[in-house]
Amino acid sequence: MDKKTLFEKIWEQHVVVKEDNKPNLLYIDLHMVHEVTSPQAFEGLRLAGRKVRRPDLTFATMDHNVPTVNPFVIKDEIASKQMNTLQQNCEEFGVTLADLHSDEQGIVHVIGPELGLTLPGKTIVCGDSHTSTHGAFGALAFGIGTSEVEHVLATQTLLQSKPKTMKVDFQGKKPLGLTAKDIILGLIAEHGIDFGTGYVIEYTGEAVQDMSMEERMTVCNMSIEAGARAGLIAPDETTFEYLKDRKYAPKGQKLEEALQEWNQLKTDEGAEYDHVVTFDVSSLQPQVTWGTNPSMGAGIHDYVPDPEMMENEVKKESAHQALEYMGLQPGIKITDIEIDYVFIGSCTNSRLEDLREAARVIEGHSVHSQVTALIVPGSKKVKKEAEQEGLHHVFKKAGFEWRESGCSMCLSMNPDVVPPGKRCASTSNRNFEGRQGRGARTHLVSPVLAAAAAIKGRFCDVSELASVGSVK
Ligand SMILES: CC(C)[C@H](C(=O)O)[C@@H](O)C(=O)O
Ligand code: SF4
Repeated sequence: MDKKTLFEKIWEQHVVVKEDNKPNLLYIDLHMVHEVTSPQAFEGLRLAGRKVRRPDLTFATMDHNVPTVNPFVIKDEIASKQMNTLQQNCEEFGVTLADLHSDEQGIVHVIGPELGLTLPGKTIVCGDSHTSTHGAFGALAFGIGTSEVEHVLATQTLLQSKPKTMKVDFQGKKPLGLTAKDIILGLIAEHGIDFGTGYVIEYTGEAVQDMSMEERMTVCNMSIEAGARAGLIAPDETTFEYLKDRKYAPKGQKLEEALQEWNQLKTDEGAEYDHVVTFDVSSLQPQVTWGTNPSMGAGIHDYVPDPEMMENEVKKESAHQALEYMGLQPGIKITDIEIDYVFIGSCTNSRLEDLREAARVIEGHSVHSQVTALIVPGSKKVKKEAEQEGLHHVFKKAGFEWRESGCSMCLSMNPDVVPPGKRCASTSNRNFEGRQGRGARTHLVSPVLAAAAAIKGRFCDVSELASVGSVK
């Protein structure tokens, strides 16, 4: 029998039409929709007089534009138009929408998993690059453009060229206190922002098996920052346990049947990948980016590098430019970088577990007087659960702002913007020029380091804080 990778199994189960030297036509099991990339797609349907082919496989939410102080007061005209348009489109085309009144509203990549819409073996698309997040469940999930959103709305299928397969094997045991965010940032720092181009990455190794679903989502989320089409992790007991009792996940007899299928969703022993990368996590330090792409990163105990020491002219030039934009001198200690803002949120790190980790660091401390610090839960459900645990008291007492759910300061599409020249420790996934606001300087970190930075007013290892709850 043919040995297959996990990716190949899911792909082959979804091919509807296959012609030589042409993209395959794939069946799509779940289409997530948000307000930014859907208006023209629905408009296209309307103009063509078409319906949404499978409203029951389509689920919409509002996230990018949502103001997080009072979500109902939307001053920006474009934002307000996009949100109203989504509301009207969903009503007209019969698509379920988690709007601002719904308990299910939140960042599209946070709500899919928590509602049990994201399931192993599914093909999942969304007009959003971080759709790769859902790969943590062993689903083949990737971002699509607006014209493709229209195609999926109309046909529930998508034309796709078959990507190549890559295994990223994490070797060694994750050191105590190191987070999934550090692992994915460390991987990208070592291999660059395009080593995944043209591939679907499957993450394997003990470190991945030991991860919670939240941690796996953080890793898969940033696959796109390595250039990959998607990230995948084979489903296992951790996955099944997470999905138990989720609203849309199968239950009873259906679950039994699903489990039989899900248990097959792993790469066969001896199956070959087009490329294999190994990455040792056992001596990795907590990571901080110093530049303007996610690969420009260093360990917390390291220094901002000297561009002149870099191996080629292209790297030298881009590092010079990055340091200029970031207002940093080569050779300074990462722990000497002072910050003005802290943002704990985004589809990379805004789930309950991320907030618990942050709270553990923050408890008993106060936000530094020079720092503005925000905690933005990824969904209403995360917010509610965090409040049931009393985490909001810890945050507020320390001086953090406790906001409503949305994409918030991850990108400057709503009122949460970092002012020009200000420096932000952010748990999000992108740090290019202007990402958090014009002239804003972004340092990507884990929720643990972001929380510690909020307290010290500069980057620091948690061991520098006098008292911190016990680490995992
Ligand atoms: C607005 C949207 C198209 C975009 C994306 O696709 O990723 C956003 O979510 C982002 O993170 O930059
Ligand atoms: S949280 Fe950030 S990365 Fe995620 S979908 Fe929203 S804008 Fe994109």
